Amino acid sequence: MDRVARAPLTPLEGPTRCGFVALLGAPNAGKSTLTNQLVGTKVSIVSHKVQTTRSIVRGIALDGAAQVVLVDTPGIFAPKRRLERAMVSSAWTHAADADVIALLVDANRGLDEDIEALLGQLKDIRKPRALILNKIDLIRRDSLLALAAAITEQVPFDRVFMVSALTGDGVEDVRRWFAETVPPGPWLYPEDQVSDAPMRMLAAEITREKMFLRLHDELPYRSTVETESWKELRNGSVRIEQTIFVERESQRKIVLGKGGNTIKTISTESRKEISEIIEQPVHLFLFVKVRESWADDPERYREMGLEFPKGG
Ligand SMILES: Nc1nc2c(ncn2[C@@H]2O[C@H](COP(=O)(O)OP(=O)(O)OP(=O)(O)O)[C@@H](O)[C@H]2O)c(=O)[nH]1
Repeated sequence: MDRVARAPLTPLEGPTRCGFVALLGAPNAGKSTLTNQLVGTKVSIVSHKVQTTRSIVRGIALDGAAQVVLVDTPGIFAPKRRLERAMVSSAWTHAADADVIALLVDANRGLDEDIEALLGQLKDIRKPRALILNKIDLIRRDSLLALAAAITEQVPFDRVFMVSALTGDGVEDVRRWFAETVPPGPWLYPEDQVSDAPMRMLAAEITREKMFLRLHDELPYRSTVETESWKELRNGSVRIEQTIFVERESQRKIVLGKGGNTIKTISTESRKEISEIIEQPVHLFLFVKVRESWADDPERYREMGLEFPKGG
């Protein structure tokens, strides 16, 4: 998918490297925005709602001979529902499994209970780890340095980066360090999958974004979108089929709207944006299905790669 601006897909000369980077951070720290910058395309959703993130692989960043798989760690927060407890515990499982850990902190928000709790957990994980202070466009340099000192006093980090995920300032250094730090090894995702998987994810995220922007609080943010099929047609256009999964029949009706009006609008907006990004005409087919109370269904967690917490 060369049309999308990104690093070259072919590894450069020399041995390849490949590994997982777990991106940890409180909700709204800027994980999605940073991922988008690292990957070079809009893969993660950036939304005004917190805790929207669901997918496990957020994106795949390429840098020279390195393939860096950015693993989702859903926002660390005080879990209330079962699903949320599963998510928080999964965040730590993923962190422990990853090759590299990156803690993203909203520098403008500073050190608070969430971050303290994260630091407490991080202490015991022996992996290369980086502290990334984000949103430096909003904060003065002296307070930034004070924050860096306050955090690294509690937990030592291999590297400290100061970035603005929004403007891209400093992000290049982060990508390079990830690329150098993931272990040597073959690429996990073949070239064609690297180009295809993010596009499918991206298309699903765009539809989800349009749906939430349209329906706001009428829909629980647990609703998901999956790209079921992606076919390149001979005439240069793409036929995409997606399913929107909701939990109840009543929600299906909300998504459809009167006379199918709501889903038509969502579909039109999503199709336009996908088409703009991939620079190809798009035919988008949306289906709405009820997946009953999957938010409390352990099978569903496993499909999403989430572990069911003990005693949860
Ligand atoms: N000023 C400024 N705003 C930023 C920066 N990075 C992210 N933001 C904003 O912060 C908000 C949250 O960013 P996201 O990337 O959605 O945060 P997140 O950590 O992925 O959030 P969840 O996935 O919901 O946990 C958005 O409004 C972003 O535009 C930055 O460097 N500077």
